[in-house]
Amino acid sequence: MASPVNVTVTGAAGQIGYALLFRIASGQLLGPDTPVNLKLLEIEPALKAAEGTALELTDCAFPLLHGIEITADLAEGFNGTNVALLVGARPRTKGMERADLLEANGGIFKPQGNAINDHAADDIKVLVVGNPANTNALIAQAAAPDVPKERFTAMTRLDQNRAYAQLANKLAVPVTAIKKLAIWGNHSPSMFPNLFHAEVNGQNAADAVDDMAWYENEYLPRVGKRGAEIIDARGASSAASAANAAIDHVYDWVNGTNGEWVSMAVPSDGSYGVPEGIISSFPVTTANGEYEIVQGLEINEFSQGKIDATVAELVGERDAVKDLGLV
Ligand SMILES: NC(=O)C1=CN([C@@H]2O[C@H](COP(=O)(O)OP(=O)(O)OC[C@H]3O[C@@H](n4cnc5c(N)ncnc54)[C@H](O)[C@@H]3O)[C@@H](O)[C@H]2O)C=CC1
Ligand SMILES: O=C([O-])CC(=O)C(=O)O
Repeated sequence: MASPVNVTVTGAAGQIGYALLFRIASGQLLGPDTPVNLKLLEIEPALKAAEGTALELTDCAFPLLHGIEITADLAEGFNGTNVALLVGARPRTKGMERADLLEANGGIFKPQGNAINDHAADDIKVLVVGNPANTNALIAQAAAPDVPKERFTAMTRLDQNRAYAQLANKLAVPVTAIKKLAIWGNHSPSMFPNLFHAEVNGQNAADAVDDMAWYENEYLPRVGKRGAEIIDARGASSAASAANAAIDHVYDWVNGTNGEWVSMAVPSDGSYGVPEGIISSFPVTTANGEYEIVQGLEINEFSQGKIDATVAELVGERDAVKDLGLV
């Protein structure tokens, strides 16, 4: 059996953490042959709750779980880390301006980026889940100059999974009938789920839907605002589905997609006119632990407008954190 992989989860005592840790320990993050050491990174006041979760993890007697560490110390939390799931973040509270939110998250993701830079393993892969995820990833990346930039990614897989489910429901097909349905841009209501390259049982998805009014006025807002719909219904934000998407993201990054497309927010290389360096969602394929942005797609006028809008939002966030000296 392979040697254990060190997986750090920040915000481990939160609700996504609770939905995520057991699945990682059972082998769903990296595969059934890869043992894991879990490193739970929390703030001091939440350490006791994280310890409680660790007791339960122990009680599952997972064969792949080789060790659990719990800490509030960044150097310890990222020491030798191969995969970091940055989940803990500062939520927006009432009366908080966007700049305040970005600054508060800068206070979390900058020191975490520094610690990843100084202590993580050479093959570190980072997934940022905590919102605003794309820009938090940019902050952490900027604070880790020795780590290759492409190792910092943010999560739009939940958006992709939502997009698959809503399209499958509309067309009364199983989700497995759908392929190449990717999210472009920011993890925010401005995101763009692109039906023009997607396929349903081999047919173009936009043609299969054949209803631009539904696409624009129902589908896009439904997928884009699904997070708010869940908060309204549950009284709490998506947790199990977010954890599920984090598992999907990392599993596919590590194990390869065999040519299938998945959505990842990754540093732009300038593809499709998305400014270089912005952490934006694209369709990607993965192989040998690396991803590649799908190239050569024709972007129609409708899609270009949507992509331009969500990318403009990301550029605005990047400029705001630049003004704060965070990137
Ligand atoms: N990208 C995506 O698709 C999604 C992102 N999210 C985001 O994920 C984040 C976490 O969500 P929940 O687990 O529901 O929140 P939660 O509030 O239940 O848990 C957050 C945890 O992070 C911890 N934390 C705060 N600052 C920390 C720090 N500096 N270091 C380590 N831990 C820290 C808190 O103590 C808390 O235990 C939120 O920002 C949420 O908006 C949620 C759903 C989907
Ligand atoms: O808004 C939130 O905190 C939750 C979120 O990102 C989502 O469910 O997509």
